[in-house]
Parts: sequence; C-alpha cells; structure tokens
Amino acid sequence: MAERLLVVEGVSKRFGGLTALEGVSFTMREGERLGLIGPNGAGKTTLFNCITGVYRPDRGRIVFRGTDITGWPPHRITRIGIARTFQIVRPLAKMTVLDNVAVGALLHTSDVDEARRKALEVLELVGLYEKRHVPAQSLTLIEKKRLEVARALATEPRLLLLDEIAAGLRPAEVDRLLDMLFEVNRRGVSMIMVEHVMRAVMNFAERIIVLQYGRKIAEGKPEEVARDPRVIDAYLGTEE
Ligand SMILES: Nc1ncnc2c1ncn2[C@@H]1O[C@H](COP(=O)(O)OP(=O)(O)OP(=O)(O)O)[C@@H](O)[C@H]1O
Repeated sequence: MAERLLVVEGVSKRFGGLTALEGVSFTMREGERLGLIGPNGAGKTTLFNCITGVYRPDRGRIVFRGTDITGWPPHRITRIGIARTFQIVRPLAKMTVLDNVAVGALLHTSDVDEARRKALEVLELVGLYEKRHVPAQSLTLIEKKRLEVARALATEPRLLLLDEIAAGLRPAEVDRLLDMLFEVNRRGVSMIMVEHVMRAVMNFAERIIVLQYGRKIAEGKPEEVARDPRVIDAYLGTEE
C-alpha cells in the first residue's frame, strides 16, 4: 500500500458559536490529487487554514508523513513540506517574477544565487521562464496564477493546497492551468484542490471530498460524488 501522506483525524474548529468544522477525517496517499468541494461557508478554507497552521483545530489531529503537526506554526509546516496558493493572488507587485519565486526558495537556502537558480527551474516548469524579468504586476491573470503556483513550489512542497485556482479564468485557460498542475503532480507533488469550478476539479481530482456545514457528507471518485443525492441536495439547497 502506498505511504500515507496526510491523515486528518476528527478535526473540529469553532468560531464563537459557529461550528466551521465538525469531526472531519480523511487520509491521502503519496502522489494523490484530491478535490475538496462544498457550498459557500462549508469549511473548505478553514480546513486549509488548520492544515497550514493558520488555525489550531479545537479537536482532532493532523499527521503529515508520520509526524503529528497539529498546532504547529505556519513556517514550520511550510518547512516540513506543505505549501498553499491563495484565492486572491497577491504577488509582490514591483518585484520581478524571478525574485517573487526566489523569496520562496530562500526557505531552504540563505544563498540568493542558489535561490534564483531554484526559482528559474520552477519558472520553467510553470511556463513563466520567458517572463522572469518583468515585474509581477504586469502579468495577466492566468500568469499570476502560474506565479502563485511557482511561489509555492519554490518552497519544495510534497503537498500543495490550491485555493480556487481556476476562479476568474476562461475555460481554455483552466485547461492550460490543469495541464501544468498535472505535470507538477507527475513530478511527485500531491495536491488538494478547493474549487468551485466543477469542471476543473472533476477533471483534475482522482477523489473528491464534499463538505457541508463543516461536516464531510461524501467522499469518492468524481463520477460517484457527482451523482450522490446528498451532494446534489447540498448544492441545490444553498443559494450560490
Ligand atoms: N476567522 C473567522 N472568524 C469567524 N468565522 C469564520 C472565520 N473563518 C471562517 N469563518 C466562518 O466559518 C464558516 C466556514 O467558512 P470557510 O471560509 O471555511 O468556508 P468555505 O467552504 O471556504 O467557503 P467559500 O467557498 O465561500 O470560500 C463560515 O460560516 C465562515 O463565516
């Protein structure tokens, strides 16, 4: 059996009287592409924030490659191999594309030239090598999304969390972005994709987890989840 990359066990998180996550459990194997979906407010971002150390779960455990990382601070979690992209892309606007990525690579080295070399490798992989010398603010939206992935990859993650990476892109752009992500995955990076663009997550993920009101209501292959009555109800029963 493939090694377990991530184990999320009974994770709960409350904000005052609001239960954002309630006993969420799932496991992920090394190399897997997992989708995380659910209506607005279902708890997807909160789960990402628990995994990346932004929030400490009130209950439950998060184990990454055999190490219990529950409650670790974000920088330590990045260092052990978990990176994320953000829904709102906010590169350092005036800095070049190359230096935006090199900042991430400085996690593992204090040598700026080495960080730049690593950044160039990553830029090649995400298809932004030609743009390496332009300021980040001059990139188009899809290029900024590629940059966001590059910045995360520069920290050399084993697990990459993608937060609504397809939002705002045209269908053809989504396809190109997915091609790039498949290539990153082939090179050994596992991924969890939080996504409202169903076509993207259904095409990308091997397995999908569905949250509603902080609870896991379904889990399975994309085609199974898509015809699950609980999932259909969850989406029809909420105003999007
Ligand atoms: N820092 C916070 N303080 C108070 N409530 C919060 C906080 N973060 C999230 N919540 C609440 O927790 C619930 C889950 O929110 P979360 O952002 O995780 O959902 P989501 O599934 O990511 O939604 P969306 O698809 O709209 O991004 C929501 O009701 C939200 O208002």
